[in-house]
Amino acid sequence: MEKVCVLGAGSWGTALAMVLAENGHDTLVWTHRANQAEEINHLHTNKKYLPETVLPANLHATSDIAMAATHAETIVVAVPTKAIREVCEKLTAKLARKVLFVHVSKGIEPDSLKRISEILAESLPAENVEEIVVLSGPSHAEEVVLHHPTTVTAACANIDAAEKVQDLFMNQFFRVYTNDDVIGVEIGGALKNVIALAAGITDGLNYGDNAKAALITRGLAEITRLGVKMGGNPFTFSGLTGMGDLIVTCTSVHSRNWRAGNMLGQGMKLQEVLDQMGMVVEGVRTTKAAYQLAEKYGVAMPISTELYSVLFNDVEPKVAVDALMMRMKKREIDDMKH
Ligand SMILES: NC(=O)C1=CN([C@@H]2O[C@H](COP(=O)(O)OP(=O)(O)OC[C@H]3O[C@@H](n4cnc5c(N)ncnc54)[C@H](OP(=O)(O)O)[C@@H]3O)[C@@H](O)[C@H]2O)C=CC1
Ligand SMILES: O=C(CO)COP(=O)(O)O
Repeated sequence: MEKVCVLGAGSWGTALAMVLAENGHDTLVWTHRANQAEEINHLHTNKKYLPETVLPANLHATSDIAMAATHAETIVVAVPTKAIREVCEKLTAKLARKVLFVHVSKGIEPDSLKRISEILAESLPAENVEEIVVLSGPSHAEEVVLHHPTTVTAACANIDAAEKVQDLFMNQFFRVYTNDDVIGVEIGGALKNVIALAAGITDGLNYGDNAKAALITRGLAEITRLGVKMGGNPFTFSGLTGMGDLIVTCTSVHSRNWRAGNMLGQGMKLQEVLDQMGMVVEGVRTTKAAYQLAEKYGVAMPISTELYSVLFNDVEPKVAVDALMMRMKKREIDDMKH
């Protein structure tokens, strides 16, 4: 039994805390809202994010960052990408030991173009960081809490650290693989949200399954092109954190990115959609980062580029799809290389 703290009591932080608690670990989830900690501790629920779920009695919550920082040898960072720097700042003042950090967030920071492990490495005191492991894969929180079979990957260049995280989370419902390709895993997990927004848009336009398959396939091609250029292992992108997560996010009503895209495709404006979602839609900020990365690395990313025009330049979704369909003709496989 280990002591683990999960930062963030949203859908994913709560679901993973449940996995850890059910695995017998001494699990504390930190939330920045005291009333949410009270609900979890007294009612064993988190109605805002997982309304149907009864949480394990041995899952405890706190809104005290000092308690969160000192509770455990392992800290799981489960807040949206946008919040990571702020949460690290609060944490840093209270850290008192070396900690194994696991991040489960999926995004890339616009402008800095940093991956989450890079943000953590520069935001946390080196003397308090044993390792940073990424946990990612096709894993909707709503299905994890129902014990539906789920597979994810723990990634770290230090495979011993990845295996430690594998052992913390693995059980008969939650199967964890390891991978030493942090870049590939983080790029895949972040960029699949961009393609999922696009897939929601084509569904919102009632363009059907052929269009969805085209987006998933060509989306994986552009994610792989960029990911390999950034140093990822090409095989990672055909794995759980690439193709696997792309499929589960583009084809599921559980996906906030797909749902947001679906509303955009039906004609709603972005701000209206985000106001209505009530949960993070990581793909919006990541689309901006993807657009900037395509420019920086000189990599063709047509789906991300057209989605950027829809989200930030008021281009109509139908016009963006037409632009994708009418691009210069290409040889399929050669196009995968650059
Ligand atoms: N949901 C899922 O199925 C999965 C999600 N992920 C990833 O996990 C990450 C977290 O997403 P998820 O839990 O789904 O998001 P949710 O929107 O469900 O929850 C986000 C949580 O973060 C909290 N939060 C937001 N801003 C801050 C802040 N500045 N300081 C402290 N807490 C903050 C929210 O608090 P508040 O309620 O007050 O807003 C909320 O508790 C994302 O990167 C996502 O891509 C990965 C795999 C699966
Ligand atoms: O990452 C996820 C599933 O693997 C959750 O996707 P959404 O953020 O689109 O809900």
